[in-house]
Amino acid sequence: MNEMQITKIFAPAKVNLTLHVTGQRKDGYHLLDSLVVFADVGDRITVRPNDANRLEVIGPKAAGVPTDGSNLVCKAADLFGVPVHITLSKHLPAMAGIGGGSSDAAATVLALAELTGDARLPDVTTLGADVRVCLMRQASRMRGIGEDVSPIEAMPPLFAVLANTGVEVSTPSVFKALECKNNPPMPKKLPRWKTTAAFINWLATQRNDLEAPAIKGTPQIADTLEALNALPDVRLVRMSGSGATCFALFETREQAERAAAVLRDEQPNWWVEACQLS
Ligand SMILES: C[C@@](CO)(OP(=O)(O)O)[C@H](O)COP(=O)(O)OP(=O)(O)OC[C@H]1O[C@@H](n2ccc(N)nc2=O)[C@H](O)[C@@H]1O
Ligand SMILES: Nc1ncnc2c1ncn2[C@@H]1O[C@H](COP(=O)(O)OP(=O)(O)O)[C@@H](O)[C@H]1O
Repeated sequence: MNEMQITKIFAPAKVNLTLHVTGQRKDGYHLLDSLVVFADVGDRITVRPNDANRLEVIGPKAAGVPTDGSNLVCKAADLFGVPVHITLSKHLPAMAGIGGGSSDAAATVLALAELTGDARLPDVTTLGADVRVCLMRQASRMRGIGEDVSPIEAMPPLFAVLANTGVEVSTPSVFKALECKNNPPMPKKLPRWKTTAAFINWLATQRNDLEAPAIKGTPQIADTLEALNALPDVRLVRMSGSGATCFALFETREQAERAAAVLRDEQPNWWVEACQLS
């Protein structure tokens, strides 16, 4: 390992454009069929070799994020067994359905692989169901409980506003509140979308099966969807993951940025970000 080396890596927000829950395994985990994409907003991580493991959590969303070994970046670094100093700059809200912890863990794995020169990535199953797709960092179809990931070729450009009122949501409780566990998957073969408009029209025919149970436990999600729906030029709104972050889709970056400015004016205390999804 190069002792002087410092590795900086971006941990993008994960967005579930679709999230179909298609079954449940005997161990309680749910089978999913999800179109997962990544935003150009996210956390930032710096990893450097050190005498002992050390974690510093900074940034606008650092409050409440664990600073001990339970942080997923520490668990990810432990897979390599070399002591490191990690600085985690949190910009994504936690427990928000945009995989902040999972994306941080995946980014840490990639940083440690670079630092140690170890090309073989470790098994990340123990870090969480979402970490595998976060290692890909590109539009993917995710199936199984998250272990079956295949990249989506040629996704049209897509722009979004992400919004979160600040309320945290527990993923297990949303899965528990889901009444029907056996919902239809996405089509076996996904279409080849030629334009952003065609892509959004198709997405509108798909679902997030966790949206209704999440709203039941967290009514603020309905308020978020309503506010996003009222924005100028908006084409589709939906919740990501198990919530509470919701997204509004747009055809251009300018439209997304204009809409984000409108929502920030209306709701200065919400987390609101315009971004590109890919
Ligand atoms: C729902 C999703 C959709 O992308 O996103 P988030 O809302 O967390 O962002 C993920 O599947 C979450 O993945 P992740 O957050 O890594 O899950 P884990 O830590 O492995 O599991 C947390 C809990 O979620 C439930 N869980 C998770 C994944 C899955 N396929 N079935 C489940 O039932 C289980 O109750 C589990 O105990
Ligand atoms: N690096 C991290 N960033 C955020 N949360 C983390 C991190 N490591 C561990 N956690 C814990 O993981 C849980 C889920 O957070 P997160 O992954 O952001 O949510 P979600 O799975 O809804 O996208 C929280 O309880 C948080 O305390």
